Amino acid sequence: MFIEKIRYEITLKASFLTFFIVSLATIIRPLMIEQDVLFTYIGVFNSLAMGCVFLYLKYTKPKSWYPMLFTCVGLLVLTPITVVSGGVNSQFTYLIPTIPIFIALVSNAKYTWITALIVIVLVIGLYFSIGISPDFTNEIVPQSKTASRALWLCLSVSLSTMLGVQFNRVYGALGDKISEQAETDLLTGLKNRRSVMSFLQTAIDQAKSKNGQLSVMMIDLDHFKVINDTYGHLAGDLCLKQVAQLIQHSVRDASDLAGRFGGEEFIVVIKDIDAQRATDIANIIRLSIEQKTVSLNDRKEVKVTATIGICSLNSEQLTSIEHCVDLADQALYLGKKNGRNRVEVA
Ligand SMILES: Nc1nc2c(ncn2[C@@H]2O[C@H](COP(=O)(O)OP(=O)(O)OP(=O)(O)O)[C@@H](O)[C@H]2O)c(=O)[nH]1
Repeated sequence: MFIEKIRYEITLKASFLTFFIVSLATIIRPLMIEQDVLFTYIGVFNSLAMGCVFLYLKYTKPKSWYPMLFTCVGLLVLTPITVVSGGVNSQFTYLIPTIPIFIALVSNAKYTWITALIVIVLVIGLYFSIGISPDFTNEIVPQSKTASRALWLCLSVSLSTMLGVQFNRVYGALGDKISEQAETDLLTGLKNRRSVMSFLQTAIDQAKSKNGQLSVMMIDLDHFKVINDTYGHLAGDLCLKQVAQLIQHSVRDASDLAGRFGGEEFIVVIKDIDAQRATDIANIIRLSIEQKTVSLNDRKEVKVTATIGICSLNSEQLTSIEHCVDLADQALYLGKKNGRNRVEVA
């Protein structure tokens, strides 16, 4: 998600810069050198094409195929002007090796290799089309020099592709790490509140569309302040970590989610179960916490208990995440009021 946003921003900026540079070159180049009017027509066409790409990307925000769209238009913009200005001998070929590296920046390794292949086929095509295609620069270049330029062009494209793919690998891994850290609670390693809320929203949408059920548990440690005050905050942290592990082990990895809601409060979202089954699972969690002995570094041992509030709703009762959390919270409050170390259902 995060990395997609960065890729979108890069593509948007690149399309605007290309539009700006191509337009500028179309205006300034005829003032510097005498050239066929066809170059100006192609320049105007290219500017319009890049302007349209920029507006399209800006206003529709397409998701995954925009790098390919950009490549196609990039090639569409470069190819005609390269063909009519001497093929592989054209000065526009200097831009060709930048295409795979750009695709590596905004996309993945697969798209980069595909793009590199297209670009190399294009370079070979440009080499063999010399003599057939129109050359409005009227420069005469010996055959051996043309072949050497085509070879160096293919090598530069390969180099830029390999560097791009390598960069993409490192950049992708970094992006994954940042995304994971942004979703994880640092102390317990469980999902953080923001991540659980987004999971809950998706689970509500799924339950509504499939006519399913959903249970939310709020788990709050009892008299946790006393543990902190008696044994210190580090001991409190150790308790939180160990309780988090117990909670994590009690949920199904693939479909459910346990997270830290904040402080000494945890939240569990369980799909497709009714109130009775949710109560059974909550009691298993509550008993495992009660039976756990947390060993502190100085050989002291701490016992801790938890109160759990549950809300179990069907597709018609599911309205919003706030409503689910609020109901589970009310049940939790009731549990605290009724003596703690117990499970209550809203
Ligand atoms: N060690 C540690 N303590 C925390 C953390 N977050 C919150 N707390 C402590 O959790 C305690 C919560 O206290 P209270 O809200 O009064 O609740 P309680 O003492 O558990 O009492 P009840 O919930 O009513 O059973 C406070 O002492 C907080 O400082 C944390 O990350 N680490």
